[in-house]
Formats: sequence, structure tokens, C-alpha cells
Amino acid sequence: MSRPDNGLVFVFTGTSGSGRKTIAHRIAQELGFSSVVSYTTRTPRPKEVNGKDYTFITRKAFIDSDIAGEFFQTAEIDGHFYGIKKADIDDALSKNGFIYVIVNRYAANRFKYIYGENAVRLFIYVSKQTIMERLLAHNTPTDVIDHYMNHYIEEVSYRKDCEHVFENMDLNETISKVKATMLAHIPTTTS
Ligand SMILES: Nc1ncnc2c1ncn2[C@@H]1O[C@H](COP(=O)(O)OP(=O)(O)OP(=O)(O)O)[C@@H](O)[C@H]1O
Ligand SMILES: Nc1nc2c(ncn2[C@@H]2O[C@H](COP(=O)(O)O)[C@@H](O)[C@H]2O)c(=O)[nH]1
Repeated sequence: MSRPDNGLVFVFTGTSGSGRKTIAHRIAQELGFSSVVSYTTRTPRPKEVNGKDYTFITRKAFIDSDIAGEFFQTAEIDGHFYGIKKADIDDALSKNGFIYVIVNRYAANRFKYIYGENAVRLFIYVSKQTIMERLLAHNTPTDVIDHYMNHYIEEVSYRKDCEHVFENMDLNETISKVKATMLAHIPTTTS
């Protein structure tokens, strides 16, 4: 695994459904940062795009890659496998020193352990009640709502470990705060 000398890994984590993907993708598009997309064996939800939200693969393909040692980190959540491949991280870092991932606390800890101060954890959350209201407003299926609610307490407790914490109430306001925080981590070059 290459360790970025000048680059940074921005690790978006927090409570599921808090807006992590929306915020991360919007900022990365503006700043030209590369996404390292997780692989998962769960089925796509409505509006999820293969290769952008996740790369959706079969359990067999996941297990084969795992046995081959291709994953940087894996997790099993509600019976589904998730993981990010080492080669995808290395490729993204070599193309663009600034990369981002959207993962739970276990992968976030692993990024911190491996990349140290070059990994910046950005914790995004909203209250349980707010997540529920947003899910209901989007006609989210009940099983998906249950998934979000069941993980909330465990997920929210991780915020004390992260470098930066943001409550995502007004989306544009959150985006500008997160973006300013990310930019503050990027060294300015003097010529
Ligand atoms: N500040 C906000 N106000 C209202 N709705 C929001 C806000 N931020 C995000 N959303 C909406 O909330 C929903 C969840 O957002 P998003 O998918 O980005 O969250 P996530 O944390 O990545 O979720 P997941 O756990 O599914 O990965 C989306 O429909 C998004 O448009
Ligand atoms: N440890 C890892 N966690 C990951 C990875 N990719 C996504 N995630 C996190 O899993 C939960 C559940 O995701 P969902 O999309 O099914 O609701 C959520 O917190 C994701 O951020 C990964 O590669 N490793």
C-alpha cells in the first residue's frame, strides 16, 4: 500500500442517512477529488448507481477477492459484505493525491491506523428523528428505515473519535463548512 506523502484521505463517516454521500460527492466534484468506491454484496436501493454509490458484486466475487487479499478492509453488516480494494486506493492516490471514502467506524479506524495524520475523519450526523422524517419524506421502504434506526446509537457514538463533526441541518451550510474544513487541511504551495 502506498502512503500518501502529499495526499490526503478524507474519510466521510457518521450516522447512516445523514447526508454523507450527498455532501461528499458535491464537494469532491467542486474540488476535483477522486472517490474510492466500496464493493458490496447487498442489492442496490432505488436511485443507487453502480460504480458511484457502490460497486455491486456477488457474494462469490466478494469472497474470491477477499481470499486473494485484495481488500484494504471488509465489514459484514446485516448479512451483507462491504469492502474497499487496496488497488483502488493506490490508483486513486497516484492519479489525484486527494481522495475520499464513505464508510462506517471500522473502516474509518483502519484508515486512521494506516494513514495516520494523512487520514481526516469527517463525521456527519443528524438526530434520529430528523433521519426518520427524511426517510419518510422519500417514501423509503420499511426494511431500509429499520436498518438506519437499528444502527443509529452505535454509529453516533463514534463522533467523539473523529477529527471534525458536523450536524447536517441546512445542506448548503453544511457543505460550505465541510469544504472549508477540508481545504484547511490542504497545504498551500509557495513558489
Ligand atoms: N441537509 C439536508 N436536508 C434534507 N435532506 C437531506 C440533507 N442532506 C441530505 N439529504 C437527503 O437525505 C437523504 C440521505 O442522504 P445521503 O444518501 O447522502 O446520506 P448517507 O449518509 O450517505 O446515507 P447512506 O447511509 O444511505 O449511505 C438523501 O435523500 C438526501 O438528498
Ligand atoms: N467498513 C466499511 N463500511 C462501509 C463500507 N462501505 C460502506 N460502508 C458503510 O456501511 C454502512 C451500511 O451502508 P448502506 O449503504 O448499506 O446503508 C454505512 O455506514 C456505510 O457507510 C466499507 O467498504 N467498509
